[in-house]
Amino acid sequence: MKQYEVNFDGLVGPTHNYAGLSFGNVASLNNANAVSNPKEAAKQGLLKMKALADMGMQQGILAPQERPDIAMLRRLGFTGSDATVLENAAKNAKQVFLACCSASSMWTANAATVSPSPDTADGRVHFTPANLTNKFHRSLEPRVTGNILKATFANEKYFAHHTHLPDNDHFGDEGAANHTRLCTDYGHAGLELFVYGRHAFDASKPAPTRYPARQTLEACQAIARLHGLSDESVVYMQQNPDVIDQGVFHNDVISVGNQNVLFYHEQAFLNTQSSLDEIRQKFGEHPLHFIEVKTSAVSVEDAVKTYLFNTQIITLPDNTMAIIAPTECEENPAVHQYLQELVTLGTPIKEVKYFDVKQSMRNGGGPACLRLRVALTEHELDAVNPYTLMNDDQFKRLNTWVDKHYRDALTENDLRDPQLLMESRAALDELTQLMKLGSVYPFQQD
Ligand SMILES: N=C(N)NCCC[C@H](NC(=O)CCC(=O)O)C(=O)O
Repeated sequence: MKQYEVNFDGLVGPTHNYAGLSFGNVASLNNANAVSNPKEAAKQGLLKMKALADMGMQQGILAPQERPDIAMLRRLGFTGSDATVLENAAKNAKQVFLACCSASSMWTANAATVSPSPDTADGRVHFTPANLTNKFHRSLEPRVTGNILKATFANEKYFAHHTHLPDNDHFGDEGAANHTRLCTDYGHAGLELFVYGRHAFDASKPAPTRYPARQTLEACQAIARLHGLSDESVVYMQQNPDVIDQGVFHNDVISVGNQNVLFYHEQAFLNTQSSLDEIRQKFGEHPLHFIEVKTSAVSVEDAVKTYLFNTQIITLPDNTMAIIAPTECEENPAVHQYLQELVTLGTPIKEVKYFDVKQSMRNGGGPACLRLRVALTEHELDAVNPYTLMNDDQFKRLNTWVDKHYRDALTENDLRDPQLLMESRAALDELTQLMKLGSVYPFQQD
């Protein structure tokens, strides 16, 4: 049976903006209050999706969420018409208001953790939406993420959907950004690597001191239990607290894996050698490539600036691997030189393709942040909602939809405009029809 890794990219929402909401994420803080361009952001994302589909990859699309989140503002005590809620929140609780406006659901690497069917006890693909508790603006996402995942993977025979972990910092979970799966082939049982930033119930263990560790060991362990993963198919690794303190807020900013390749910075992990030994032992006798990048070749600072490790490593139909990198990697001499050398090192990675995703990069989201990987067999792929898969027709439809509904400049002040709320709801309502999602948004359920 054929098997695929399908990248489900987040479609950028109509209110994409820069609000400096993510302490510990350097790009987010540096670009606070910059003018965003939602139309360009959505189109950059669609072009990346279409390019991967054109390479012969299976490519999926996950719908964005509704923002401003009026339901949350009401829950926080703002009353009156939607326009009054917006006006009062923007005037009297600006930071809360901005958090409720973030289009951060575009980074679907944080949407959920996914375990493919060969790894799980009941042979189904398991999904747990991330609770994203560490940042208020991201903690608004899991319920609607669950609705969108259920509408995309809507077949209980093949797909199991869990509720997100308890909304508490002890179980802080950032989804697939801290999870990588190694395997010989997508359809064979794999080894799931969970990378955590701290121990929630043991303060004596190492932890960062400057920036927050968003993911806990206990959250990783809960997900492995929920998904029915055996101890032999899981490795828990601690992220190096020093790199979190240098702006590596998710593990996918410092390491990425695909099939039998693990590509990581020398400083990525805390107990690197023992973790790699455990991986080697659990992976078995098959060839495995650990590609370690030394600090002398690329500093952590350059890795964070260029997102060298937030690249997607994909296996092309001819079975070679390519790296999908942001153009920032091409523009940085040390990183560009490293990537030129990498494809000559005799690893499965044979080419690098650069994409302009600058609208997303300015908020700290590279190519890999924009996608959720779902390994599927042929039958499972047939059970996916077909309107969530990228092809020429869907590409055209979605571009036309973006042209019709999106603005090309958005400032903080625009976010309080009731007209923007109406435009966004009209756009999303139409999108749920284009993608045959049903009523996934609170405004459609009232
Ligand atoms: N590494 C991965 N997988 N994802 C990147 C997520 C970026 C996101 N930025 C933001 O939420 C910034 C929003 C703002 O500042 O307006 C975050 O920090 O959670």
